[in-house]
Amino acid sequence: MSLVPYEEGSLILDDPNSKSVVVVNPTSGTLSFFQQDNGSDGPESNEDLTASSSALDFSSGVHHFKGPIASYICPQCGTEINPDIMNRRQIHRRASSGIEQENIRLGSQENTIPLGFEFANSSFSKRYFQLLERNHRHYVLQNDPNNKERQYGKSKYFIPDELFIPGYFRKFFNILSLLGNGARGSVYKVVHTIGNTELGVFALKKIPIGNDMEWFNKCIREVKALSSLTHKSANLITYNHVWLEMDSAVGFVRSVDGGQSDSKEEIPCIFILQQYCSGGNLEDCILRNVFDKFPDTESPEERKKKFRTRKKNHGKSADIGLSTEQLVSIIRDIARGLHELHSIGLIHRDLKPSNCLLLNSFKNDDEDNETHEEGSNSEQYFPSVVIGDLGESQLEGESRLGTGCTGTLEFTAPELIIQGGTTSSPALPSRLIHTYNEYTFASDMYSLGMICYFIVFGELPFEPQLDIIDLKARIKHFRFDTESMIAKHQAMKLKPVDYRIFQLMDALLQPNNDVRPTAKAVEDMLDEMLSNSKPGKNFWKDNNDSTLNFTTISELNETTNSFTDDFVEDDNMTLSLPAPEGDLSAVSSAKVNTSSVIERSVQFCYKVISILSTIIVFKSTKTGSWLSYTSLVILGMVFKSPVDERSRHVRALGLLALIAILKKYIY
Ligand SMILES: Nc1ncnc2c1ncn2[C@@H]1O[C@H](COP(=O)(O)OP(=O)(O)OP(=O)(O)O)[C@@H](O)[C@H]1O
Repeated sequence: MSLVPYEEGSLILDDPNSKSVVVVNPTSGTLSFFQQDNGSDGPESNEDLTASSSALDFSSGVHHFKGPIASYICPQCGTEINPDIMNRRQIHRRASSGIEQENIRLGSQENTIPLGFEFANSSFSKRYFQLLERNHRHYVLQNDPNNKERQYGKSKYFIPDELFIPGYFRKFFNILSLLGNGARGSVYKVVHTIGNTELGVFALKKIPIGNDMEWFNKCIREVKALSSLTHKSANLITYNHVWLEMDSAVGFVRSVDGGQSDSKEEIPCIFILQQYCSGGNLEDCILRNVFDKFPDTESPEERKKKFRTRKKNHGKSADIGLSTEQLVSIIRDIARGLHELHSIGLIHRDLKPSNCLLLNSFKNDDEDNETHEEGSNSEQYFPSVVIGDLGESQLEGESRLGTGCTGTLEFTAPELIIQGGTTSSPALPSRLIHTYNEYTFASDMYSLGMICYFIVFGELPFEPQLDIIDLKARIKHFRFDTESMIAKHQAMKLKPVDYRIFQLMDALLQPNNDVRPTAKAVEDMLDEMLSNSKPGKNFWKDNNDSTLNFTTISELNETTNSFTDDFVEDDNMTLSLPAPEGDLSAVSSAKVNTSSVIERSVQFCYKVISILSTIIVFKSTKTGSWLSYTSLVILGMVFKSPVDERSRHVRALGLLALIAILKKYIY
């Protein structure tokens, strides 16, 4: 028997012997008694319960709440329940609604306590899961007569029997929906239940392991990383617990004899229970909600909402993109999560928008936004973002080859790209090895820079259809040019943003990892930007001329591609872009204006040249010739094509005009 607090002033009494749980809620003065199926409510368990909790009377199957609960110390997790809190709650309850005694019928639905998200997010839930993990493993292994895993056991799978918690998933969880599929497994939205009590909604990642020891070790990395987070971080996913169980596989699994398993067969799976993020992932949110990229996948409800908004705006659709406040909020949250990870020596290695999860759903400002706090401007609101999926993470200093993992190419820093060049190993001259750099904290910062790019533009700077070799080359040669990026932002007619966002991207996407800022530096800088904001005012435009106060990391790091311990430990360090002389953004604003005027003039000239070339083709050839048709088609393309492709079409038209002239005068 043990007592586990699950929310302020409330307790769970868990008795693994009788497979029963009593939930005590002093606030409402209610008790709920639950027993697992197959169990019998024997006298022993009742004795046990009464002996352990003198304040409770369990006579004749009807459970009464007798009086205020005194202080308890849980024998298993050692938590002391503050009696003052409970007594205060009792007094408050009695004062407000009179002294009531509620009769609780066993298992009756209306008497269950709705814990929901409070439980899922409470600090007590961690201890609760630790306790349950120990207890359920113990009693289920001993008592489950249908323990299939014992039968397969060692003969078929390398994982020892005692590591399995058979039946746990089916007994304690109900699947609500599939949240997504990753490279390693599937993630489900589940509700955790004990009897009729719903303890909360969680995300459950199921990764089929099969008989692959290497794969198992790889998957367990995520668990190791998550469990090394000793305190709750606001911007890192909260992990509840992990267990192994036989379940149906998704995908290909090999058994010991080398044969292929039938995918319907139950195989060892690892289950990782995590905090549920109701807002989904950042990638989907940016593409769907912000940039409206997949209108085909919209629900009829979403379509109706958009139609209503457009009607409200008199047919005009609002500017797309995120506001400065929203961008700053996202980048700061991710930087804060990264700072936490880096401070315990972990490199994420696979930071990308689909691994950043939103605690609440984001509703664009042109939609009704019920999630906004009262009085908050929707342009300034973005839900909190947490970093998830630590499956690729590694300790600083660990070899990337030792982990057997690879990140996602588009978000990978250029110094990590292995292009296939080889050199001979000094130890084994006959053997050729690849030259490569290790992952560092700075490589995570590059990924953050690429996330910034994605949330600002709703796309990446690489064409989506590139093959791997070309993509690697593009990543290697990618250079962020602040001014042309601001021009691109203007050309895309996105919501105006503070230019310091572009300076930050420039710093993060530096090819030289020594000059990239640390997560802490980014967090501090954005905190400062936010603290200078004036509520209800678009302060970014007012402050357009202010600059970021950066110092460079190269002053602190002697060696390229290695971030020293000092770098992580020095919390007070401020890192920055190369210090601008004078008022940089004033200068850059002027430059940007000039360059956008030049850009517009060039585009205008292209169009004029195209029209002239088409006229020349028509004058030089017979009407209806292939040249005249082709020139008309290309002229259409000049006017329709994106800015960066226009010059190609203009050149093609020029060539056609030249051919037409040559045809006329030479032949
Ligand atoms: N804790 C969570 N809460 C809500 N949704 C989640 C949670 N964890 C994952 N998801 C959803 O499930 C999807 C799959 O997650 P998973 O981490 O397995 O793969 P991924 O990051 O998308 O891809 P990859 O495995 O290639 O990195 C995510 O994209 C996200 O939409």
